[in-house]
Amino acid sequence: MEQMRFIISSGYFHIGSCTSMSAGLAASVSRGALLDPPCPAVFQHSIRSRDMAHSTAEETASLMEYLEESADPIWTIKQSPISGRGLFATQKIRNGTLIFKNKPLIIAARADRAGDTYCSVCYKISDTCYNCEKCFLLICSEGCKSSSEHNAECNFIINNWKPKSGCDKHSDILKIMQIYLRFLLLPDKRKMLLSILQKSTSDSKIAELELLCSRYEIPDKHISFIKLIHSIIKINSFRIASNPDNNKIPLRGLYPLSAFLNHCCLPNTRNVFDTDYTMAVYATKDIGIGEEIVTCYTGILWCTPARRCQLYKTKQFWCTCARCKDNTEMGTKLSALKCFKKECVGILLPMSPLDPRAEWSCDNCGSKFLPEKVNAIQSILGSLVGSLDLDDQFRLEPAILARLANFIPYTNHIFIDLRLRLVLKIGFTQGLKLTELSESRLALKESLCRGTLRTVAALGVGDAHLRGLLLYHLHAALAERARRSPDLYEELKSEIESTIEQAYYILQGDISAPPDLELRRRYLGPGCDKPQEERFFILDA
Ligand SMILES: C[S@@+](CC[C@H](N)C(=O)[O-])C[C@H]1O[C@@H](n2cnc3c(N)ncnc32)[C@H](O)[C@@H]1O
Repeated sequence: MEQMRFIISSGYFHIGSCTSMSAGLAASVSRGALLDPPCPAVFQHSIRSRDMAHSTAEETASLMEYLEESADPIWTIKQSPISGRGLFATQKIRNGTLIFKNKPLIIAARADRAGDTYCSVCYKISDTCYNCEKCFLLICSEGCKSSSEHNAECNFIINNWKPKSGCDKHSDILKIMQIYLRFLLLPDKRKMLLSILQKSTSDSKIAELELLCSRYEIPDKHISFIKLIHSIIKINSFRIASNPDNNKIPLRGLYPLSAFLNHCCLPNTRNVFDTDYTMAVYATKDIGIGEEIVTCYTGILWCTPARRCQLYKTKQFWCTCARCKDNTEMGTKLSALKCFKKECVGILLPMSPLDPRAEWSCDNCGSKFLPEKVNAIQSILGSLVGSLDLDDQFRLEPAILARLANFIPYTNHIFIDLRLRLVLKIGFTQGLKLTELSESRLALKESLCRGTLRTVAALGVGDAHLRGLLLYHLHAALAERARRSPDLYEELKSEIESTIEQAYYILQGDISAPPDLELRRRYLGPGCDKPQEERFFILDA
């Protein structure tokens, strides 16, 4: 499900406002969740939960037919103690096992990117895209224009949606509505699948529909169908991983089986997206027979107030999982602030993390502070860090970091975010490639990877996607060190091999996996019998 953090300006969590994620936190997102309108001020569960038993046999059969599942799936859908229906293991599932795959029913640009200039067929971002002269959707080439996908959408628009006089046909509205257009074009057999999915009962206005209706004559039956789709994608669509190198607009998709995955802040699965946008769900730890199979709709490294508020805003529920209940977040102290009392060396943690109105108290002097004050400080600091330009990361004045450290301990998610952003940048930015790094920068990359891996391990989220990414970066730093100093090779060899092997095992097959993952594993992973110099040719290349 698409998502964003509930954050003030570019910063962090505050109930009531949202912005896009920083690169670091984005990397920690378990690809899911929705970009949605601000939450109402009331705390209430407003989602209708449906039991699978309420689905007709025909609907259930259409899901099984869609999945092309083998006779004996290792999951079943049933009533969940978490909420509504969920997916459950029908047998013991070992870490790393593929639990299921499903193709998207529909894909389209993420709501927050639908206004960008990209081809409505191949999703390539390009300023040279032009409007189809018949329907005015954007396309990048004659090939895309003559594709069957474009023809179907173009014909639908010109035959059904008549522009009102004075309508600006070049506006973004058709791009924004493309996701609905695609649902409208689904064959009836596929539309049937929609009836088994949970719908949001929130009846907030659909701004894009109002805009569409102000520009085009839209038949009533399309308006009601669009409203239904809106209530479904809000709850059920997933953020699809993207490859930053392929210059395509980030996408979201509706996956009929993944839509039954409930959320837990300590998930036992990771999502892997293939180049054809098939979503595969793998176990990230052993799952017992009868245990619920869960995913995380937010970033794994977000702190509890941020995750809970985001879930409330986008999915209309307050999470009450074990991590949310534990004010130390499994000992990671991701939410902790330094005590506001001068000279006190304690840290502030929420007294009752499930209650956003509860006070925070110091573990040293016992002072109590209102959550508003804590949130305001986290927001300001988050904004500050979010606005730092990491292209120039080594000029991150120590003064800024020192000032930050006056308010937040190094365990705080703001520091973790910064670490993650640096890990992803150092060695992988133009002018700062691995081979160009100074010894100290290489050492910094290695220590940032190790520190963040420790946080991920403490959370107990197993072989999450983020762990794979961090292992890949740790491997890259270690391998670069060994390339520079061949004498160190024997000492580093086993870790160089094990990190790339584990990273490969976690990231393989994912559209966002680093392009040299496979090559590194072949030459620098275990079992390569080539001499040392040859193994490192891959790094010289
Ligand atoms: C993608 S659906 C998950 C399947 C859903 N339970 C069903 O019966 O179809 C997402 C919705 O499930 C519910 N949900 C998922 N995880 C939850 C959790 N941890 N606590 C409360 N509700 C949850 C929320 O209503 C959420 O909007």
